[in-house]
Amino acid sequence: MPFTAKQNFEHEQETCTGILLTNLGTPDAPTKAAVRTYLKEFLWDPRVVEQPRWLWWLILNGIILNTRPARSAALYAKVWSDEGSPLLATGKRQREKLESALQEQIEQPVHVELAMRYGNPSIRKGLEALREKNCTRFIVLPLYPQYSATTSGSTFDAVADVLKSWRRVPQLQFIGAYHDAPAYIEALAESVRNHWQQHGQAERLLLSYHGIPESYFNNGDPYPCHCRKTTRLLREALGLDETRLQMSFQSRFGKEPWVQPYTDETLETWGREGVESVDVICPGFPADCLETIEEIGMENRDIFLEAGGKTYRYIPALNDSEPHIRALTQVVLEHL
Ligand SMILES: C=CC1=C(C)c2cc3[nH]c(cc4nc(cc5[nH]c(cc1n2)c(C)c5CCC(=O)O)C(CCC(=O)O)=C4C)c(C)c3C=C
Ligand SMILES: [Fe+2]
Ligand SMILES: [Fe+2]
Repeated sequence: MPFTAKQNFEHEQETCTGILLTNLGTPDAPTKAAVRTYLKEFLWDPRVVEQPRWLWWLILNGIILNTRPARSAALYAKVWSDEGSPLLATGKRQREKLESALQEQIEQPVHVELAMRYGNPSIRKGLEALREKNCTRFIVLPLYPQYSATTSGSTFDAVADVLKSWRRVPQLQFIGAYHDAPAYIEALAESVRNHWQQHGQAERLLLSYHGIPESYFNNGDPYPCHCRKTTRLLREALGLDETRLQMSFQSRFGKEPWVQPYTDETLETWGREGVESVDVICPGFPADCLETIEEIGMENRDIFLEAGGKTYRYIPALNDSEPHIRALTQVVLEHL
């Protein structure tokens, strides 16, 4: 146990602030078995798929987990590097840099742990590591700038699930969104400007966000509104109009309608309409991963070029860049 405070003693060990930096998660390996284990946990989360449990159990175990793992494993193999999954490798660097940057700003000791909502390293391990370091004040920072029940909300569930068995519940701050944080918008704008400087500016800039089912939005999930606000703020920062900078939603899953416009259809239409060059950025993904490297960097590139487009450039995620770490530091400091 971390605390050995005996009765009649008011004195406690020196305490510290613990930051739990979280992301979605990723399989342990780009293999069918590992992807199956990962998808089984992910897709059984009632925040992610809201269908009646019995019906979804049958579809998930009868169809999806028998077909999708092989297909997804092949895609993961395309993006896997010597360091493993890009999402996890970048997460480790983000953790280290954020801890150093925060330690420069705060006098009290501060620890940052990285955790994944699904798979490893788990949220339980991350919270326990902070407790072992005598942290009594916790800040949970899910790397989802735009709030959705499917992501930030689900991360909250996982944190609460662990803490409900603790005798001493820490002082807790949960950062549900930072879609309009000035430092985040500025980091995005700086990344776009640097990209233009190096490669030139395309006719259009597309901001592609991960989608959610349309029914979730109709039932009150603010996610698309957060995406729209990030888009407006970035448009203002870059001084572009509503034709030159547009937004869309990617990665739809299943048969029901998701929030629109869809990224693949938008790029296909642009290619057919004679737009020759596009830059694509994914502001909702703070680390490059399968959905950006493969889906946006490869699949959607082919869609645009096959529809008649000539130049397609993907602007990398903010990852562990200096402006991004500065932005995350700022977001945390505002919650201290
Ligand atoms: C089933 C429905 C899904 C919802 C709703 C959903 C929302 C959502 N996801 C992200 C971020 C990421 N998703 C990633 C992968 C991924 N997403 C889904 C499904 C839903 N996502 C699946 C099945 C997968 C796995 C890959 C596949 O089989 O296609 C990832 C990448 C992980 C990696 O390892 O690289 C991220 C990140 C957000 C932000 C979001 C809602 C706002
Ligand atoms: Fe997803
Ligand atoms: Fe995808």
